[in-house]
Amino acid sequence: MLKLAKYFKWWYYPLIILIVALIYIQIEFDLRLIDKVADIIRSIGIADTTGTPQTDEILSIGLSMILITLVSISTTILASFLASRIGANLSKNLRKQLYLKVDGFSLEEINQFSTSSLITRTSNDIQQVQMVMIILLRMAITAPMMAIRGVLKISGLSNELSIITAIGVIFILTVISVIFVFVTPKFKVMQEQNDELNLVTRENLVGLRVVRAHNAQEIEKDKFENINERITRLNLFVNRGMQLLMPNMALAMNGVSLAIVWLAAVLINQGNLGQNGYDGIAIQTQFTTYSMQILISFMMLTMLFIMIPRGQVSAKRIREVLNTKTKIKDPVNPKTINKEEAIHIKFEDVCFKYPNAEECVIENVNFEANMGQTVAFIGSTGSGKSTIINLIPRFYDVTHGSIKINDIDIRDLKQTDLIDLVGYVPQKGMLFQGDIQSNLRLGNEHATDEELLSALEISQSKEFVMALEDNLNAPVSQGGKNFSGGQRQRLCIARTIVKQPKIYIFDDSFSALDYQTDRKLRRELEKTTKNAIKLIVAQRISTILHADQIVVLENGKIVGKGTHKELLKTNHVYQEMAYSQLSEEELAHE
Ligand SMILES: Nc1ncnc2c1ncn2[C@@H]1O[C@H](COP(=O)(O)OP(=O)(O)OP(=O)(O)O)[C@@H](O)[C@H]1O
Repeated sequence: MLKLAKYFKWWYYPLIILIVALIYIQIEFDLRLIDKVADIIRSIGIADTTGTPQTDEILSIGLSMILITLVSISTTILASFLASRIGANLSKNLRKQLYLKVDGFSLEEINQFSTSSLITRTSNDIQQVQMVMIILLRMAITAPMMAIRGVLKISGLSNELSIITAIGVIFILTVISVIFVFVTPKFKVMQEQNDELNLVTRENLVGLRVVRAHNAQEIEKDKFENINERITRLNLFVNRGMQLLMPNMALAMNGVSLAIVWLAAVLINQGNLGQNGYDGIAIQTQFTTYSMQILISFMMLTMLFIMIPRGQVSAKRIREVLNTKTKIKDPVNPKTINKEEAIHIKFEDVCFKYPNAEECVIENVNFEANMGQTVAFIGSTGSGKSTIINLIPRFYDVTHGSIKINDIDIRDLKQTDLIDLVGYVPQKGMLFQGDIQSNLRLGNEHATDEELLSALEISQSKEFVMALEDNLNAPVSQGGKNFSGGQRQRLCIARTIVKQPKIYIFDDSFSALDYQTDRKLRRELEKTTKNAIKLIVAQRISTILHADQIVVLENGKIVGKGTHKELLKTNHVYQEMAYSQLSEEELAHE
């Protein structure tokens, strides 16, 4: 927990000092209240022994007690308010830091933690830290102060009664230590199970249609029930353990009260407590209340030892993310590419191994492309097509070899400069909640409406967008779920065209389009991308027939390179794919 202090803002510290002062005032006033009760008993004693009514004295004590209570309540409220403010601000700050950190993660770091765990860490773990922080600010200051002041107050009053209080403290410490030993290790498991629950729920919700289509509700239900059952059992265990605290606490407090009253009565009878009977009762009243305060403060202290590990588990999980070094970094002395220069990209002997994988999934990949050219990648599933193009925007860094743009290694460019050059259209059309124009302007916020309409035209989306009631302002729901797969793909292509990148990357982005739209779209695209390079991953040969260069992949290796005509003559892997997809007539025609 303390290691999170580096995320504290400067103004927490004066507020913490203020909280300490307020708590000190509160404790002093609370103790004074106890003394006032004793004073009232003594006044009654004077009235009884002298026969002089002490009404005025008792009323004035009562009035001062009301004032003391008001001060105590105000300081308690103010201290709680300040502690909550610090706790809430710390959690806001941590959430922001986590968001920014995760935003800069490469796919490697995201996979290392998993999306569901990152969500739990940003929500539930931060909530735990906030809760523990508030408890810390209140209890960690109150408990020792109250215990010390309580012990100082009772010391010297009566040794016999002090022994009873000490027995009560030892009893509470023992009970809490037992709970501590059994319950605390479960907190880490609880957070891990929260991750798992998040994962199962997310997977089920995201894949709802697939689950229904396969009648797999029972399988998903079993998975959910399994984790739900485990979480419930663990929660029951932890809560039952914690619940043991209250009855034992009541036992200790009532037992100590009873023992003090009994022993005080014996001592008063023997004339060994106070100067007279009333003074003895006053001391007994003070003693009982001080003892309760001491017991409560020890309970608070030991409770802290249970709560802190809970916060520590969450704090550690948060720090793990915050301390993760992003593997993909900006260079110390970045180079720049002149945007006016003709673009050129070159893969030199590129090999790539996924993190934790044994072998490279792509090996010795060499190719280059010049401005205006289209390079297509084709191969069976899992042959490494997407992996190759994912290396260009540096979703991952190459394991060996290099990727150069205009003879500059992309690792020598600032990531923002590199991303400015690249327009990436993913396989799965991904839109964001908002409206069409906000989605299209994602990569170029200053694009004019004319530019948006032109991009819609090229991507063959204009017709269906114009048919919508609000055209460019038509709403887009989360993930673009209110559009068909093909419409989403076309809008994603339009978004990339609006960006006007120098390198277009299409990762199987034409797969949901019908042949005719696919053909029209590529023809229009060709006209407007003369200054750019297009890299296209495709499953359909018809999509890449006219590429300047087709790279044929098999098991991560290049097994053929050339134009459609060249490959059709010389490359048997390509021939097999071509003949399985197109008729002899279509092939002859092309
Ligand atoms: N994140 C990952 N971690 C580990 N291995 C991966 C990861 N992503 C892909 N792979 C592996 O890398 C290989 C190449 O995958 P890739 O997605 O590049 O193939 P692809 O040719 O694009 O396939 P498809 O046409 O099916 O999309 C596959 O064997 C796959 O199992």
